[in-house]
Amino acid sequence: MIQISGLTFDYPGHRALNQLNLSVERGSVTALVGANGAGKTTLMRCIAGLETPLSGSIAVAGLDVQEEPRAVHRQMGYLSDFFGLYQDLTVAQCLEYAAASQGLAKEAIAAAIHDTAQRLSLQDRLKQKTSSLSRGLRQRVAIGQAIIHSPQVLLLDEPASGLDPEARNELAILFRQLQTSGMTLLVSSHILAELEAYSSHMLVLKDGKILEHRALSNSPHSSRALQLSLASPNPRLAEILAAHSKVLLSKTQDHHAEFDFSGSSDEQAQLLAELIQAGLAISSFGEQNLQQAYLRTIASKEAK
Ligand SMILES: Nc1ncnc2c1ncn2[C@@H]1O[C@H](COP(=O)(O)OP(=O)(O)OP(=O)(O)O)[C@@H](O)[C@H]1O
Repeated sequence: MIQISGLTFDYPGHRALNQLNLSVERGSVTALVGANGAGKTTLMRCIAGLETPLSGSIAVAGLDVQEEPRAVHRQMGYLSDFFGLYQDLTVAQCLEYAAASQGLAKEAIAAAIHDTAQRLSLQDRLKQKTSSLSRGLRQRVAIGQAIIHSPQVLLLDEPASGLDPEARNELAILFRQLQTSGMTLLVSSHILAELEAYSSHMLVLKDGKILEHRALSNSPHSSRALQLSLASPNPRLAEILAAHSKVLLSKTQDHHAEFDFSGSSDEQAQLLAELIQAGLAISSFGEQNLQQAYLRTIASKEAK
């Protein structure tokens, strides 16, 4: 859905993106992660056609972002990390304005406002001015503005920053619904536990380069990143695991191991049974969370 080739972007005196190549699958939800200054916002702004790269190309739904920005914008919603809402407009007026500026036909606008308000549970707020809304509700209005034209691709830069856990959870549910409806999402955040709730892929940026781009276990095609801890150390842990054909070890100590497992859930259960049978005193066994996977990537890989 998004194809990026050889993308390089410079701010005066600073290379923010360096020769990025990337392909984002249709219908995926990609968690865009990386330290402050890694280039996440710049990448989103380039995909949204808001910045002109030094070199390289970006295509969204088969359309070149530089050559056909307006056509791309019809397929895309973008929520910037610092968004503003018109304080004196009601929620309905904000959505109407967004619909009109996205070029929706006059007769389609009322239905678009109705559908979007329903999707975001804003039906009861339509007549309320945005200045009187809580931060969580304002965030939802901003997302509503970004999806009013039913885009195929949605870019969200730090959508959950400043939200309380309940509002974050509501956003996670919304993003899953948008994905189910066929939308492709690219979401940046520093809160990995939140991204984990709905992401199918993880894209790690470091110093303007891609450190890793891979499917997470939510994705049907992926291998799982598993970890295992022992109640008492066993020097044969690595050897026993490595003997299994679907295990790819990434880190082992006498009492702990992290590895990718390419088998099914049944095969994972079988692996656990075999390890117990081999005499390992297993105290925990399961999937690594996104934070652990991210930290592992940062620790183990040099930028490509
Ligand atoms: N307008 C600008 N002029 C010069 N340098 C900039 C400008 N905007 C960003 N940068 C630099 O480009 C790099 C990438 O910035 P970017 O905002 O894309 O990172 P980020 O990953 O989104 O960071 P954060 O997590 O803090 O939002 C940083 O080193 C930043 O200081």
